[in-house]
Formats: sequence, C-alpha cells, structure tokens
Amino acid sequence: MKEDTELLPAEEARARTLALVRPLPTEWVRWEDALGRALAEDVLAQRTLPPWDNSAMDGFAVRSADLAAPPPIRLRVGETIFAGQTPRQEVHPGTCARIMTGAPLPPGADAVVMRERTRPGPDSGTVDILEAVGAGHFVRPRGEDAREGEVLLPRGTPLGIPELSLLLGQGRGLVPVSRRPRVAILSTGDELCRVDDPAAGRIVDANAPALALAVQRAGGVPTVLGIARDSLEDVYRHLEASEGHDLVLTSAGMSVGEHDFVREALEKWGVTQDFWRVAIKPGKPLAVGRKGKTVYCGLPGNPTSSLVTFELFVRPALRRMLGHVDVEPPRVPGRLSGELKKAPGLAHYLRVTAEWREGDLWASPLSTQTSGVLRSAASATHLLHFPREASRLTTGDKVELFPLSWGA
Ligand SMILES: Nc1nc2c(c(=O)[nH]1)N[C@H]1C(S)=C(S)[C@@H](COP(=O)(O)OP(=O)(O)OC[C@H]3O[C@@H](n4cnc5c(N)ncnc54)[C@H](O)[C@@H]3O)O[C@H]1N2
Ligand code: MOO
Repeated sequence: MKEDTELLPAEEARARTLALVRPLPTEWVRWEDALGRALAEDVLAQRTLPPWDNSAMDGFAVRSADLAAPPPIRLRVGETIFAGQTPRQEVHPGTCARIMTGAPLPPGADAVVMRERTRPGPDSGTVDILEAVGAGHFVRPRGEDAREGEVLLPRGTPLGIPELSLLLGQGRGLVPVSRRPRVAILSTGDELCRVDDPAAGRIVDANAPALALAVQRAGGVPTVLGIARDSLEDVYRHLEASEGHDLVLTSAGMSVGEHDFVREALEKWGVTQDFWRVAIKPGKPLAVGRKGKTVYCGLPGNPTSSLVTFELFVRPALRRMLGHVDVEPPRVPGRLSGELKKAPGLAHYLRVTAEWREGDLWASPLSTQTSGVLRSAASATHLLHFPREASRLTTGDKVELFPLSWGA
C-alpha cells in the first residue's frame, strides 16, 4: 500500500468508506428477523385499513342530524354491534345502535357518542344523549391507515416495531430486506491469546469478540478468524479465510511500529488502499480499502480506538449495506460541562457521560481519555466532538454529541 502521510478529516474518511459500499442483494425474511433492517423495495398496501368506517369508542352510533336540538336527546336503541360483527339494521331517524370500539358503523349512522356522554332513558330500549356531536365524531374512517395499492412504506424505510406491525396488519409476514453483511474479524498481535486459552504474560484478545458484538448489534453476521501473529506471512495466511465476506475488519498492526504488518499483508492479498490515517483521536491509524466487492477496514489495536472507529466508520458502512438511507452516525446538540484544551490538527472524540439538566444535554468528559483505557468507554454515554481546528472549549459551549450504540 502506498504511504500516505496526509491525514483525512473524519467526514471525508466516512464519505470515502461509504462510497465503497452498496446495499446488498434483497432477501425475503420473516418479520422476526426484520427488526432494525431497512426495506429493500417499496411495499404497496394490499388491503385497505381499516376496511370499513368503524367506531373509535364504546357508545352509540347515531345520526348527527338527530342531535341538532339542545341535549338531552332521547333515542331508541336498536341492535348492539361488537367488533367483528356485521351490522344488520339501518339506523333510522330517532334511533341509534349500541356499538363497541372497532365495530363497523351501521348504515344510516354517521357519528358515535361515547358511553360516558349518555345515560339510560326512562323506558327500556332508550338512551339519553347528553352532547351534540357532528358527523364523523369518533368514527375511524375506512382507509385511514392504508388504501389498497398505495405505497405504504417506501424502500429504505428502517423497520422498527410500528413499521413491522403495519406490515403485519397488511397480512405480510415476509419482508424484503437487504441480506445481512457477512463480516470477518481478524485480530493480530504476538502478545495476544484467546480468552478461553489464557496464558501468563499475554494480553487477552478482547477486540475481536467486542467487534463481533458490535457487528451483530449493527445487523451484520460476524465470523472471528482468530489471531494472526505479527508476521507478513501469518497475517496473509489468515486473510485467505476472509474470502467471500462483504467486510473484513482487522485489529491492530496499523501504526508505524516494526511489527505493524497488516497494511503490507492487505496489499499483498490484493487490497487497494483507499486511505490510511484519519485526523482523529482516538483512531488515527485507520486504513480502508477494497478487493473486488469486499471492503477491508484496518482498525487500530487500542481497544477504545477500535470501538470508536467502528462507531464512526464501520457502522455507517454496515448500515448502507443493510439498505439504510440515513447512515451517518446520529448526533445531538449538547453543552460542555468542564474545560477542554488540545492542539489543533486532530478532531478528538471524547468519552463523556451526558445528562439532561435545565433544558440541555450536559456532557462531562470522563477523566481518562487515552486510547489504551477501556474503563472510560465502559461508562460513556456519548462521544463529544472537539473539532479538528479548535483548541479550547469551555463550560457551556455548544458541542456535538454522538450517542453511543455500544452500551447496554
Ligand atoms: N510512532 C508512532 N506510534 C504510534 C502512533 C503513531 O502515529 N506513531 N500511533 C499511535 C496510535 S494513535 C495508535 S491507535 C496505536 C495503534 O497501533 P496499532 O494499530 O499498530 O496497534 P498495536 O500497536 O498492535 O496495539 C496497540 C495496543 O492495543 C493492544 N491490542 C492490540 N490488539 C488487541 C486485542 N485484540 N485485544 C486487546 N488489546 C489489543 C496492544 O496490546 C497494544 O497495547 O499506535 C500508536 N503508536
Ligand atoms: O488514535 Mo490512537 O487511536 O490515539 O490511540
């Protein structure tokens, strides 16, 4: 890979990463597997919902014209209509029907008076209506939720619970979505051992499992390829198992140390590097490239750096593969609680805890911000963006906060 000493601004690095990925091919999945994914096609309504005008309340279906006189107005009560029944009688002038929520409005009626606004009449079979209501009152009109043939939800719609409920209401248990990205994860480092095979003097590989969880939470299917030793040959040998994946994440070996072989191994494996090194802290030595349809992200080894770069670059790429339209990391306005200083040049993404106070989200940076420390990532709720060229922020300054997707 070509040495490139230019540091890319984070926004540009994200745009270039996103330019390498496309939504993956469509598959039809059952609703249980669709939550959090995005619609791969426009979905048309195949039924009109509600299928008929129906009552929004338990009460009486009336002719609004009967209620022109000052209340109380006495009406004769005909049939009782429950949800799921078909009315058998027309409501004639001077009469009404007892009706339950969801039951179809009987012919002749054009409004519903809720039960609490009535009282039984003196004669059985009569009711006194205590309020005058206009046509349409407490009537849920036919087609209010959906009309057959119209676009119910457009392609790219994120499938949350109401969207899936809407599709289920249409009788659709199968949903078109982009297939889940297959993501290979490779840790590198002579110092590493596996968590189920710990060795004295070694560092347990926490990055690959953490990234696997992050991939899973983002909607991808992770495969951990193991731990490669710090040699060109061993990293290359492990990369052979990355064939057939949509995305490959490597961890560590990205810097300029004498054991940092990952970029060289990626180049030998045939990956064309798009960029290396981003003007951010943590996460500066990130590299992104492509081989065929597979995108390779070389993440820095420090555990916090690997999670932050996942959040800022990898997760948006996974979201695009999953067919989401809105893929930028979400951000919210906040205010800084505290003082911050740095040299211009790198944008810092600080681990903060944020709480709502007096109408603002106040962010307090956690005391340790070094990339090697995971403790502060563990208690952080947001990342605070301290812009590249800024050198000082003080209490009350407006800041951009990135809510973290990695927490519980
Ligand atoms: N001369 C320079 N040195 C460094 C620079 C630089 O610009 N010039 N950049 C620093 C930055 S920033 C970072 S970030 C790190 C990234 O280094 P690498 O990606 O090469 O990662 P390593 O050096 O191999 O490891 C860093 C650190 O993380 C631990 N680690 C690695 N893998 C795992 C894992 N799977 N699970 C848990 N912990 C892991 C590793 O033991 C090291 O402590 O480079 C700086 N240096
Ligand atoms: O950018 Mo590195 O990720 O500070 O430690």
